[in-house]
Amino acid sequence: MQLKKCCDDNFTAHLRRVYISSEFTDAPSYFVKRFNLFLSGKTAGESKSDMQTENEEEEDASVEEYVALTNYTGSGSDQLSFSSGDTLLVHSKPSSEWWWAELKGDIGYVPASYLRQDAAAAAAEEEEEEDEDPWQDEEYFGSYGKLRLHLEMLSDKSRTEAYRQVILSNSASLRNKVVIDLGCGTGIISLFCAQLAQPSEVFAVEASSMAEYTRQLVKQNGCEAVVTVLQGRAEEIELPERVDVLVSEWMGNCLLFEFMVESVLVARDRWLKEGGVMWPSSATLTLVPCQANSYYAEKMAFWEQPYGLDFTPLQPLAQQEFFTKPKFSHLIEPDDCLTTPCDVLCLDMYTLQVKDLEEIKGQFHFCLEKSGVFHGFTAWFTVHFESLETGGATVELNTGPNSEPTHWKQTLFMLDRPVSVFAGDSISGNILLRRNSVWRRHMTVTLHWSINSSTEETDTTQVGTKSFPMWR
Ligand SMILES: C[S@@+](CC[C@H](N)C(=O)[O-])C[C@H]1O[C@@H](n2cnc3c(N)ncnc32)[C@H](O)[C@@H]1O
Repeated sequence: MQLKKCCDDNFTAHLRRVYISSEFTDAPSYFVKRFNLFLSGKTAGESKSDMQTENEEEEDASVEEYVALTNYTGSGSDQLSFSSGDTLLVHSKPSSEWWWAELKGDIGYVPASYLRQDAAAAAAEEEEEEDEDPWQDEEYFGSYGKLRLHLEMLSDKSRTEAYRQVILSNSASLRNKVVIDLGCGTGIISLFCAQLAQPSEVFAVEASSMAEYTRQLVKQNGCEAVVTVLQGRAEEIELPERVDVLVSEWMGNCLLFEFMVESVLVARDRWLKEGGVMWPSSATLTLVPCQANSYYAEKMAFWEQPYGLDFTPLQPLAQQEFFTKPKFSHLIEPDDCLTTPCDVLCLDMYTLQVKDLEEIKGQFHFCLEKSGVFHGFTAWFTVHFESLETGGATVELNTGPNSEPTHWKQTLFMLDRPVSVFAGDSISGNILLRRNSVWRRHMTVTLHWSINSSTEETDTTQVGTKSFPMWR
């Protein structure tokens, strides 16, 4: 339970990229003991006699059987390799992605996403999870009921000014239109509409308790004749009429995290008039292979010689602790991009369906423009707001390294091991965003890549794959 709570804390902490704590800080002593075992280099068999503690029975009871969904080749001596169909004994789950497991007497880390519980155990777990809200609305709307996230968003000038610009540059077309501002927060977009254009009505919908203050802000700014604040989940509220424009700021880390976009799509299908306008109108996710020298030095190379001592046995642990999940709030220097970025996903907000969100795939092919160290991939998003004015320009909110930094910054996906690459090499592959089937605001990003060397006489190809949970 402690671990679960810890994950939940991480979830809300990562909303809008605010990082708070490590997953391990709250680990129960059982897991800590298992970590010590790992560090001592003992196998499960050897450890058995050492572990004749008063807790032994309790520990044995917590060992769970899992079946491998697919083959896995462990990297390094601390990871187990296994084949599809193997039954593994999972001793502990120190993080949501890496578990400590046993197979035929060998023990090591295994990636959790490659395993499934046998049917009986899964049913028991499902029953346990049934009571929990897969949307985590209490934590989610709880965070938006406080000022911290709103302060962060409103302080983000690039973001907020982009919405202001959309309203201002379309003010003539917005005249006498009905607008829904979905997830209005403090009401900033609704207030822009009321003050910069002349819509007939703005429905400002907000599920969190912030809505009570938003009503005051609307009044305080003299906009109550136009803006009506409705407190409730967008999926459930009733409006007196359909709307001409649906505007929303729904984007999360790596575009989709939080999956607020689902609420937008549901509201679109319920309330947008035929031919109505969606703002944003489209969204793209962009990827680039990159260097991350200082992050690598800080988290991994550090262990090579701290205070003149060899701490390299800690590097596998560092890899699991720091590189398993993506690094939110990374600010990539344009110079660290190994080549020109590539758009890997493009969502059309008019045609996108809720069911499409379960699995979204994209492809990439990069030809490296410079030599360097390939540490990972950096991702960011851009959204576009179509113009309603004849000949009007599309407004763009770009969260990439060549634009003003936003509060989302960028998301870094570190490889387990850096690879030296050369100008002319190519990196191609695909990206898969798989939504968590239980925890609906979370997803796993899987990257497959192959590096083709241009410098070898015989063509060499290195392939890799890595899954990054965000956050479960
Ligand atoms: C990213 S914030 C944007 C707030 C505001 N529009 C702004 O730009 O500052 C998203 C807001 O949408 C609200 N929200 C998320 N999902 C919602 C839903 N299904 N129904 C109503 N409000 C929702 C959140 O509580 C949060 O205040």
